[in-house]
Amino acid sequence: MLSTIALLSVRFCCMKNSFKYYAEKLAAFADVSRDGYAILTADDRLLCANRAFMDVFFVEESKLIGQYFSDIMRNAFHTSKGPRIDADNIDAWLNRVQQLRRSRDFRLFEVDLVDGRWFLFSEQTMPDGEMLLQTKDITKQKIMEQHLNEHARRLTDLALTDELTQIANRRSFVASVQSEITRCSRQLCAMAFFLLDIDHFKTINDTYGHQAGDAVLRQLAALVKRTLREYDIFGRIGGEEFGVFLSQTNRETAEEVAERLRQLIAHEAFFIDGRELNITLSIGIALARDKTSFEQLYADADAALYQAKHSGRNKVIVAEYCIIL
Ligand SMILES: Nc1nc2c(ncn2[C@@H]2O[C@H](COP(=O)(O)OP(=O)(O)OP(=O)(O)O)[C@@H](O)[C@H]2O)c(=O)[nH]1
Repeated sequence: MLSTIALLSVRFCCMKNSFKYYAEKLAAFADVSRDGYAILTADDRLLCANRAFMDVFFVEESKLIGQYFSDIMRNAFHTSKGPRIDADNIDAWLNRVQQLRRSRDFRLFEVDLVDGRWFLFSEQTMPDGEMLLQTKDITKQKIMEQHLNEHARRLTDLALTDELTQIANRRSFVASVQSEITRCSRQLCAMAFFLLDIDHFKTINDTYGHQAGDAVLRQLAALVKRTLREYDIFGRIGGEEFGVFLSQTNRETAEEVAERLRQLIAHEAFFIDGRELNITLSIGIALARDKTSFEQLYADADAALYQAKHSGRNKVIVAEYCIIL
């Protein structure tokens, strides 16, 4: 028991006596550390900083120590060195930032530099107002994160795009139309839905081969896409069938647009192996003014398309019940 007490008191003595030693060790490590450390006084002047911290601001120690935080940031803004400050007016930017700083005891945020590097900053404010700033280079992680985001975006695009025609596939077309139907139904605005189907497409495949059929599908999709307005929804529903959804479109305009599409394709030159093909479209139109669904519009447009096919093809037909709209 006695010996344990003696041992503890010896260790305590050692720690007390070597406090200076440890402080010096810490200072030496901080000096060579790749992480940045700095202390700001309660009135926001830089008290001390290690090399890694100064490297973030591209400023020599003699020029940085004693400066106010706001002047350090102004210097970064005017010299375009150090942290990237995306602002036209540095004072307005500083106002915004100052509201965040010291708003909590501890804050963590990411900062990108003009030279492309990224840093994770932390701010620890002490009760007396002094602040410890730490920085860690996270450029590698950020680059990896950007790659992953890009990869995820490409995967999403792939999942939503029809590989052959590069327009919306059935899944993304239906999803876009459904959300637009919801919006239109709420605002009681007129909507039009077209089903476009290439006439005698099987004959094209049988006569010229599947690849020729693919080329026709690609050319036709590109043409229709170019003709529609940017906010119209266009997609490949499957095979040689395409869908178009127009919001805020009454019957007269819907017929005009569909007729324009029909004529465009009928007059377009489709060349396969140097031979010009005549391609035509049959179009069924469904219209709605209040609550409806994709399934309802599709069924109505399909019925109209059936009529267009059975009354000679290369035609635009409006679904019967829609005539009064
Ligand atoms: N080349 C190609 N052909 C496809 C694709 N998807 C479906 N088809 C073909 O499209 C043809 C559709 O034929 P049908 O449904 O009989 O219609 P159609 O010959 O166009 O006749 P109508 O629609 O009555 O005018 C079939 O031969 C399918 O094999 C595709 O991605 N590429």
